[in-house]
Amino acid sequence: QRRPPHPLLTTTYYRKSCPRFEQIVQETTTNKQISSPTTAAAALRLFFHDCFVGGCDASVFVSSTRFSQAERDADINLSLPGDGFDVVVRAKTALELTCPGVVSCADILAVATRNLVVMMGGPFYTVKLGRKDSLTSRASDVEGNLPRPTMSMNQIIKIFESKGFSVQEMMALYGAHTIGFSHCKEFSSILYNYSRTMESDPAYYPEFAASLRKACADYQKNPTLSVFNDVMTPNKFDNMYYNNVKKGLGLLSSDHALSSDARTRGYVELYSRDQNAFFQAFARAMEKLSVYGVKTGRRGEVRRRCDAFNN
Ligand code: HEM
Ligand SMILES: [Ca+2]
Ligand SMILES: [Ca+2]
Repeated sequence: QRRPPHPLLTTTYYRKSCPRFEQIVQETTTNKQISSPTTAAAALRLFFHDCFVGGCDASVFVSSTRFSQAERDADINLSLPGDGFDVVVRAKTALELTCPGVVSCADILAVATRNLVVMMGGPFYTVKLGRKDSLTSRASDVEGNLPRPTMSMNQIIKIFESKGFSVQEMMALYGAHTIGFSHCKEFSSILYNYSRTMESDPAYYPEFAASLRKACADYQKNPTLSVFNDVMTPNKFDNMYYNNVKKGLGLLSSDHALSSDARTRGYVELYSRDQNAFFQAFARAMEKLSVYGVKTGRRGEVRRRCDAFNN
């Protein structure tokens, strides 16, 4: 069932103030994705990490100063790749030349993410506009708002539910792991010492575990080592993630948990069988994520630079 759209955002927000908004973002995202194919996954994760901490307000873009540590420097955000930030900054630069001081970084990230999902073969969804950029960004606000792979299913579900996202919506969003990478350290602990003594233990397909151990053998010396989230179709936005989870080809401990938990198992079944059902659910959940906690009016500002407050 459809939720009411966000009452204060509109699809025509920049029609008069910046008529070339959509076109400029489209050109920037296309060029960036062609020259750096990892951009789409980078932006999608960046968007999730922005929205779940205080709403979709570009709080994650702000750089730390001598006086305060910003969200971007919270440990969980240190692995956010530069390409996600870069695509937004490029669009912002172009937009500041065309319509200075008009378009928020939060709106650019929301539209860029949608465009990049579509470029990878994923579903289109509507992105409403008129978000303001945050007036704060504190590293200390991050903890507890973002899921970690080492969390239990209960903890992860709690985070989503505390923000009004159902298990169904969470399961749709998880499908984002159909693209992109994970660093070896995110799953190494379950890779090297896994014993199948508890039901909650990871259930890697044995040959997959062996190939991951090989790919990650040097990860302590070389922390940049990373592997595809989706071994089968790493560069295509599709429903393969759920098929992988079913077969023990999931990467993270939080991926494996989905097929053993009674609350989530049915969605793994459904979305692995029916890509349309996944695409519809993902599009709706992303529409909802895109308006989560947005700020309008005086509760935010349109930043001149995405990485710094105006004052
Ligand atoms: C629900 C629990 C989730 C957990 C525990 C989790 C955890 C992770 C971890 C550990 C990584 C690897 C990061 C790295 O090593 O650089 C990752 C990557 C990624 N995550 Fe998640 N994630 C979750 C949900 C989501 C959601 C809801 C989205 C988006 C809607 C998302 C999008 C992504 C993307 C696109 C990547 C690849 C990033 C890249 O290639 O640069 N994740 N996730
Ligand atoms: Ca935020
Ligand atoms: Ca895929």
